[in-house]
Amino acid sequence: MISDGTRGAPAIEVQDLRQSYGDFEAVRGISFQVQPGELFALLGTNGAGKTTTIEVLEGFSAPTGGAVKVLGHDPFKERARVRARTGLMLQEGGFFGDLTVDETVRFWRDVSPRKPHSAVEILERVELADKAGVRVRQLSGGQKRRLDLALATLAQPEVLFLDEPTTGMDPEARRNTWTLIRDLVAAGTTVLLTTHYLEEAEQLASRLAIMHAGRIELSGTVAEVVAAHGHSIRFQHPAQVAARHLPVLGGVQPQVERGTVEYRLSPDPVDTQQALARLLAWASEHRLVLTRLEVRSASLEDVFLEVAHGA
Ligand SMILES: Nc1ncnc2c1ncn2[C@@H]1O[C@H](COP(=O)(O)OP(=O)(O)OP(=O)(O)O)[C@@H](O)[C@H]1O
Repeated sequence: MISDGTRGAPAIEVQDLRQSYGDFEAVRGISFQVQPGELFALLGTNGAGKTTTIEVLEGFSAPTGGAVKVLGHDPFKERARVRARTGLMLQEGGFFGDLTVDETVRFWRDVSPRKPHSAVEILERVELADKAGVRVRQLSGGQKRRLDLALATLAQPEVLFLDEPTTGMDPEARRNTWTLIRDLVAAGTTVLLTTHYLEEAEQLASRLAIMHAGRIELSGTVAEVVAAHGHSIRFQHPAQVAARHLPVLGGVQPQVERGTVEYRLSPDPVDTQQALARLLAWASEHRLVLTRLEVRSASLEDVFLEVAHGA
């Protein structure tokens, strides 16, 4: 059940959301909640429906099905009320290219309901103070993203929507932006972030969801999502052993690809330990040295690729 906006309610609630463009259903019944002060990351393949979801939450369109609430309100029907308390950074920032960076910040600051920082402070926070006199159209892609972030956070929103905020940024600018986002979360801002950088989600998100073709395939903390995926044992395929003579470990068949043998095991560490013991015993029996032997937990990238390939 979606809450009624009373105290203690989630900052963002999405309940069985569906969104269509004509006959095409881009979002096919997704549900999640984001608690106040939490950073939730929506990950997914291209065209999965992340931007569509964010646009509904920002009140740009009414959902075709289901319900959403932001700070306890319907963002479409009560748009003015919700907009005053939210900040958004869209994939395509809507700048006037002829204005300078400083003029742009002053313009947005003038129309903003809250003005906690001066234009100079705002530009310093995103390291654009030295670009104050430059026309917006002359900024690089990464600099435009930083300006966009400055404008989205200018009025100290309670909820911030960040749609691929660090796309086009160099590694240093990305890390600085992460610090800025972390500071906002530490100060109590609720953030919904979409990103294609898995490391960004690992660094920033307390919980995440992975979308594919309009559905949420997996969600939870990074540790939960990764733990559900299991462990793998890998080593270089010993030349003297035919693939069909490799052992089966705890019922798991080996997969041999590009000279590497891999066993994909359950998340249970006891299974992994037993499989490893059995493998080492087999190697001693056959007087084999297993080179580049590794046992590892799945990474977020492994999980993502499995979702993307529909495994
Ligand atoms: N205005 C529109 N009209 C028709 N189809 C649309 C429209 N906007 C998006 N779509 C389609 O809806 C699907 C979801 O798009 P969306 O932009 O939400 O995905 P996304 O997860 O943000 O993708 P990406 O990671 O590539 O930015 C895509 O198949 C897209 O082509």
